[in-house]
Amino acid sequence: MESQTGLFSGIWVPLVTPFAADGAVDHDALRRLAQHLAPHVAGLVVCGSTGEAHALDDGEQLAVLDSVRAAAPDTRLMFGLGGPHLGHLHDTIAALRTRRLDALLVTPPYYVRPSQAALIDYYLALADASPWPIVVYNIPYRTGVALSFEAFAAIARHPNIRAVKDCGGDPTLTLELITHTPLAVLAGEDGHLLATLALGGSGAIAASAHLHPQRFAAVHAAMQDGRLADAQRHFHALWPLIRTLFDEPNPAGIKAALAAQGWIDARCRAPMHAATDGLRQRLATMLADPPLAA
Ligand SMILES: O=C(O)C1=N[C@H](C(=O)O)C[C@H](O)C1
Repeated sequence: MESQTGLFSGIWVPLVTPFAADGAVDHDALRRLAQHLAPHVAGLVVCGSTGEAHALDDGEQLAVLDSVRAAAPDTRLMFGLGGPHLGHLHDTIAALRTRRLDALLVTPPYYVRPSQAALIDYYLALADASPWPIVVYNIPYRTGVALSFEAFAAIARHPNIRAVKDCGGDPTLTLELITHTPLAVLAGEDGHLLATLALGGSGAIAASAHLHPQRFAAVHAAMQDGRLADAQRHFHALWPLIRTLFDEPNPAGIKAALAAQGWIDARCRAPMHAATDGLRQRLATMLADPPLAA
């Protein structure tokens, strides 16, 4: 069996969900984008935050997964799962059982602010139910609850809990997870990619890697080979674009950039707004920058 760092390593792209002018999911654009990215990434995430999963109903989420699987038959896929209704999550796992998947990306229950003991129970219940390994999505600024190191250490004993998408914004916790748990640690904030790899993390789930995915992969490869100066050069070249993509709430920026390149329409589904004209212009200028593509 592949080691967990091997499976959860490298650059994963959390796919946007493109929408057509009538508001429906644009499956043609989604398939084209997945097919384009697949050869350059370690894996694709479907129905993550960037995929606006909150705005898709259950049927749409499964249809999005099916389109991506059809477009990228040999690519590793992770499916985003989350919400405060545990019964609904069990139903979703049951509906996913007929699909070919590699992992679930599971957020803590948002809004209800459970205790650490309740979070441990939540993850262990889902780990028992899931036929796929689980990546814990620690993103306190979205969910309203942060997993403690002790909670991570407890759930990491479950053989199905294998990695963390680390958006905690706490380098001490990142280092503790890397050095004192068996979990593979993936940077969940695009700007933390290089720092997380330097600490010993295994990769990233990064929305901005929709653009220049080879350059993101080059950061990872350089760090794997111990070529720090090369990793810095690639990452520093990417940094202005990464920063600008998050000037407005994700995924507005990345959708605008992909629209500028003709992959998708920039629209987001309510309650999210598409990028403003100002951000679209700044991104279009940056994407025309030849050194970035180098
Ligand atoms: O969808 C994701 O996964 C990501 N979401 C982050 C966010 O919360 O906006 C950003 C990151 O690039 C990946």
